[in-house]
Amino acid sequence: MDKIIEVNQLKKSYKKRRSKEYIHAVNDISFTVNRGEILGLLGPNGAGKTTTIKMICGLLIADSGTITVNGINIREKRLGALNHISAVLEGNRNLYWRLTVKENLEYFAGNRGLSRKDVRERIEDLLVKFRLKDKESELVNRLSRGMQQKLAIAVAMLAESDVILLDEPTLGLDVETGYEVRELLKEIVRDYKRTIIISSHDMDVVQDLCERTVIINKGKVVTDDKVENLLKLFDVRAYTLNLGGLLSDEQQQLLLQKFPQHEYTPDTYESILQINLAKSEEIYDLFDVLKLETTPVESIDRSIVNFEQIFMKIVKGDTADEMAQSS
Ligand SMILES: Nc1ncnc2c1ncn2[C@@H]1O[C@H](COP(=O)(O)OP(=O)(O)OP(=O)(O)O)[C@@H](O)[C@H]1O
Repeated sequence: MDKIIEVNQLKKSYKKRRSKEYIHAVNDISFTVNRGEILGLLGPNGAGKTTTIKMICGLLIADSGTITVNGINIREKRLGALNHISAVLEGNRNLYWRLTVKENLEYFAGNRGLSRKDVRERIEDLLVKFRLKDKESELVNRLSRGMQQKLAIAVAMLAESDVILLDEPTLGLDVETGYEVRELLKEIVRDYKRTIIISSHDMDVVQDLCERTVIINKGKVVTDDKVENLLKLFDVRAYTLNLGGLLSDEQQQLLLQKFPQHEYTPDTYESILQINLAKSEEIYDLFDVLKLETTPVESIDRSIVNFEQIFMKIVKGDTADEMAQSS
């Protein structure tokens, strides 16, 4: 597989204010990104995501370790490496607020040394794609936060760099705009086939867009796997059954033997059974137990574990087994 980015044993510490101590924001992080891949960089607040992204796009210099972009070492050939990267950093919309939408696109295109003809076509294309055409003459400081974010991503797309870094692209957006930005990113991925690294707290972004995630916590990588594999690893089926009666002692004994991880809550005439099944076929074993006394099942709810729960568990260091017990 063609690796476009290689991050190797990266470290970065910040000195604490008025103290001799250091914060090890990034503490020996290594990962690679394949060409054309969408990688999610996840982690709780303060995990070291922004610091990592800033080092990859050359805004911060690592204390040690190496980053190569297209085989070029950032430390040795800074401009050569950074030419392949565009970044949209969280909070910094890299836009000129007193210029219009179109003027911003023209300005940044000129900055990248694009020819006038290329620029015109590309800008038109981006204005349409990002649904900003009817706002092209609007000053940036009059745009909503969501529009500004879309424009910032459009500006990053202008240069046609191989790699796009997006730090928290949906942070602070309302649900609707967050959804729109996510859909746009999906289109970009489909139509432009770029390599994208997204840092995000938004699990919908990750589940919708990313093929693989590197989860970091306290400056270290805790997992590096395909989203699909992580979902499979934690594929636990948690069911809640409302029963129209109470379970007999024999039924309770059998449940304990077959499903040690269950919770039975009897009430006067009815009861609730919460149970985790490792495989959906096990539901038949459960029905066999219930049939012993023809216990009526009034409802069954299945809660499917989502990526957010998986993320929390991984960050806390839990395993799939522990998750089965607690969900
Ligand atoms: N300029 C700085 N000076 C001192 N400490 C810093 C600086 N920037 C970040 N840190 C600290 O480094 C650690 C990692 O921060 P970083 O911003 O990389 O994390 P993050 O994963 O992006 O978190 P968030 O999601 O909150 O932005 C945190 O403890 C943070 O407080």
